Amino acid sequence: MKEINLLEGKLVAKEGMKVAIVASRFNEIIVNKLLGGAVDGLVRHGVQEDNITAAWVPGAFEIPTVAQKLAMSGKYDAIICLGTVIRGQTSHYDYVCNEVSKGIAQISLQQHMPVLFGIVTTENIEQAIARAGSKAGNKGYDCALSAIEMVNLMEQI
Ligand SMILES: Nc1c(NC[C@H](O)[C@H](O)[C@H](O)CO)[nH]c(=O)[nH]c1=O
Ligand SMILES: CC(=O)[C@@H](O)COP(=O)(O)O
Repeated sequence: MKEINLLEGKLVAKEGMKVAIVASRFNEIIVNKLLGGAVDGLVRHGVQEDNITAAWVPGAFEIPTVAQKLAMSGKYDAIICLGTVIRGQTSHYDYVCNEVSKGIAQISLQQHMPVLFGIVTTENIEQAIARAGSKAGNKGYDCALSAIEMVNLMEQI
């Protein structure tokens, strides 16, 4: 078959890659694990520790506000958003999850840069624990590798 032009990002960070992480304090016991996983993934794939910046916000709903300002600063190659939203007794969960996901996607499209969605949205805390470094992996680590891949890919376009 004719060789096609294939674009894909490698999983080794480009020289000097700068990453900002926005993490929400609500359910901090989980989000701390996501943050640790994200930093671990970035460093183990070549990002220098002093090129990683993290900002804490009160809850997931506040993540897009800070992520947008970080993206607009032009100082970072990628933004990683980390949070944990666990369903309660009311529809609050749905509003928070919907607005946070829409907000993060909007920033990525408007700023033409990778803004990773590392918000764990679960029915209960057991599901969140499983996705923050136990049997279902670590969503923060996953986002770190996706950030590196996306930065490398975007540079090829
Ligand atoms: N219930 C959760 C929240 N709620 C708080 C909102 O994110 C927001 O901080 C508040 O409504 C003020 O604007 N946040 C989470 O991150 N996770 C939750 O489970
Ligand atoms: C996701 C939330 O905001 C949730 O924890 C709030 O709980 P509740 O719906 O019981 O007020």
